Amino acid sequence: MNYDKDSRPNGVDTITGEVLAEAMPWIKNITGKTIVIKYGGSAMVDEQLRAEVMADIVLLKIIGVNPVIVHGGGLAISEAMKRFDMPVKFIDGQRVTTDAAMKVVRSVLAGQVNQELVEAMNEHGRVAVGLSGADGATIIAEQASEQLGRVGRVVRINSQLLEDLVSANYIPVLASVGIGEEPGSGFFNVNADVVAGHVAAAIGAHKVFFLTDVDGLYRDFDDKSTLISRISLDEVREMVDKKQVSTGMIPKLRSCIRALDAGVHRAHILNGTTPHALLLEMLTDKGVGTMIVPPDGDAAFDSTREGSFASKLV
Ligand SMILES: Nc1ncnc2c1ncn2[C@@H]1O[C@H](COP(=O)(O)OP(=O)(O)O)[C@@H](O)[C@H]1O
Ligand SMILES: CC(=O)N[C@@H](CCC(=O)OP(=O)(O)O)C(=O)O
Repeated sequence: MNYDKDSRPNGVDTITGEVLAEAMPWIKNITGKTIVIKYGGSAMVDEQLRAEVMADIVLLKIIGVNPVIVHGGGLAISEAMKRFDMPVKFIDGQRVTTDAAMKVVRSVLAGQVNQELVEAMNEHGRVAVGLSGADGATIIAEQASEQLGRVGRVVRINSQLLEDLVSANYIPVLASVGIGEEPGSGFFNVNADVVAGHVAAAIGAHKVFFLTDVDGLYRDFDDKSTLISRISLDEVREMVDKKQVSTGMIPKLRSCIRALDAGVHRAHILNGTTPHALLLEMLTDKGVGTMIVPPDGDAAFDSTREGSFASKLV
């Protein structure tokens, strides 16, 4: 065929080809590894976008990555509580959760959001299995404070069920509902960022990704030119200690610190409302979000965000 390089068929451009080619060393690096993806309620803006994120996760599974999903659904919980005329109140980013509100949290997170994510993934094959922290006693929690009611702090993650599902080639989808250690101690509402950090640490994940509604971590949230592409763990600790971040970014960064301290190689914060952000963050040299790097991060990754590292992997 007489093929003109500058007018490719079907409008597919050279850039698409370059991006696909650039993905090769990253795919090579991540295949066979387990990663944790935390999908926040604020990123679940509409059904179409959510379906695209789930499709991207299935794509990762197809290329040999083992994703474990931890999800929130804070906005959906607030909407449901309002429908039941329940007061919606947060203290330091944690929802005040009465016994009655806990029933709503369970039905929204484990019943509604969880099953919608599972359904969206299973359109592409029977890969996803939904569970809450009560299943297999995966998330053991205890009351965080009297004031917050049924809000739980993580005592321990029993990771066996998650690991068994990964071994059997499923994608576990975990709702952030915890269960008390003692029989009959009931359910706890646990912040999903906190669960993701604990799960990544417990299963020895290679990387952890937080999909939220901002492009990443800003040095100064009011100045959108200060988006950070790459940052050291020590700097992140300093930002948290000096209270340079607020609201939902605090539990996210604390969870990144917990995961990296436990040996996870990288933590990433990215915009789950940007189409295919997860693929771009994972499989391109520059990425699109914020990557947090531990001090003794392995050298094979160290040219990321400064150019291609293909040559280091072949
Ligand atoms: N320095 C910062 N950089 C980025 N986001 C920040 C920063 N400080 C505070 N935030 C807030 O953190 C929010 C993300 O957390 P949250 O609303 O809990 O999302 P999710 O539902 O994804 O967990 C952002 O929408 C933003 O308002
Ligand atoms: C204790 C606490 O606040 N729990 C959260 C759990 C859901 C969550 O974390 O959802 P996002 O990831 O969307 O924020 C809540 O009730 O909203």
